[in-house]
Amino acid sequence: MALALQAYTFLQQYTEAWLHPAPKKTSNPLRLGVLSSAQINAAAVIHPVETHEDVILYAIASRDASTARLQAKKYSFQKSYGDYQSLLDDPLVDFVYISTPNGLHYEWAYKALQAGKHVLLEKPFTSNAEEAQKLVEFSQKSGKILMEAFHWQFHPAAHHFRQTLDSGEHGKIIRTNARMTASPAVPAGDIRWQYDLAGGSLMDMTYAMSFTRFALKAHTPKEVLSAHARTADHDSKVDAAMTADLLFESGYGYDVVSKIYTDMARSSLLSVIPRLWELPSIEVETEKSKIYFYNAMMPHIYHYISVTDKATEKTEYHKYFTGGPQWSKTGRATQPYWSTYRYQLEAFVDKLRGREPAHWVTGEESIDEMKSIDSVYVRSGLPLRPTSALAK
Ligand SMILES: NC(=O)C1=CN([C@@H]2O[C@H](COP(=O)(O)OP(=O)(O)OC[C@H]3O[C@@H](n4cnc5c(N)ncnc54)[C@H](OP(=O)(O)O)[C@@H]3O)[C@@H](O)[C@H]2O)C=CC1
Ligand SMILES: O=C1OC[C@@H](O)[C@H](O)[C@H]1O
Repeated sequence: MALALQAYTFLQQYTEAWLHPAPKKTSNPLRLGVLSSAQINAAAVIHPVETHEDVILYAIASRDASTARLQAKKYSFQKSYGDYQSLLDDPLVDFVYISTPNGLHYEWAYKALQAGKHVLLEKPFTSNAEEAQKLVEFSQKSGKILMEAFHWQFHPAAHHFRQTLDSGEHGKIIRTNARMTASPAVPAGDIRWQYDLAGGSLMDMTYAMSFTRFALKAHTPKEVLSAHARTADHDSKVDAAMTADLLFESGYGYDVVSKIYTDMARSSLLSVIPRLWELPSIEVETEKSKIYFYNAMMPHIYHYISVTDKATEKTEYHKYFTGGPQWSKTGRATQPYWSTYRYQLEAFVDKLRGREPAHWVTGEESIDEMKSIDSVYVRSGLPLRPTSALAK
């Protein structure tokens, strides 16, 4: 389903960009360089840039020059490069978006920072916490901006979800339950199935961990109470699925037990019906309520935040597409057709331009996320994803 959502978001972005014509660009817009011809590029940055007045699609690089040329033609990039380093060596590139397989995030983010570029780096940030720590340290030394592209956190619905939990109206949080599954399964041969490229369900579906840590304002688990991997048939180091129970010290000052479930090959219902309704979501049970954020990953396509009163069993449903507690502080006009990725780009550009962004994923956040993932792998008995030679 996650793959279907991705296809849908591409379509949604394409349609919205068409319905909402591109604004006139500023006199000196930021020049974006894209590393790789990944399928996510169009939704994650290309269409968002089309509706942002202060960024242009400047260059795209692929390991294959003809692929890069075709992509440049298709999306109207000014330049194409047949290898990643040549794009990084172009002095006109202001910032890069990196969408290589996970296992290459460290290498190319490091090289981009070294070349003096700001970096928007796909999730999961790196292959493991050791790489995350080193990359953040290097970005600080370089003086360049580096951020993990945890797009969902930039959407107004995420901010309302946080506000609901922060309000105190629902009492203390008792437990959380977050999940992300793919049914039909992620296709065989996909980068997500490859250990050497830092694949695995927990890595790819790191959203489940992110939803949980965001809801709890938590750093890393105090303890991984249990973790069970269902390993891939072709490689026992790859988790097709992961189930874990984690004990977190929440940012609210008390401990909470959280369940996480990720699955790249979720069984069909009655072995026939793909579970298309299982969108990435989190439920938070508090003393008084059950709060459910359905499709927290891509709320721009469809979502709701339901609040069920445990005493009366009455449920209220909420949906949010614009503004919200964080964007309203910027005084910025937000648009109902903006995707999570478009919101993310808005914040990233604000940061590059020296303005206070509505939201930010800090380096410490990304390190904590990778530490949390590592701790689940360790408890499950699976090895950590391999560290890049450049990080050793
Ligand atoms: N934020 C989001 O919503 C999403 C984020 N992602 C993240 O984006 C990244 C890319 O995912 P996805 O778009 O599915 O990836 P794809 O498999 O579509 O693309 C990955 C690209 O990486 C490049 N690449 C470089 N080295 C290799 C290699 N050894 N093997 C394969 N590809 C290589 C290729 O580009 P080329 O040949 O042109 O060099 C390839 O097109 C991942 O980190 C993933 O977690 C993915 C989907 C959604
Ligand atoms: O980040 C992602 O979001 C969408 C999913 O389809 C995908 O597996 C994942 O990489």
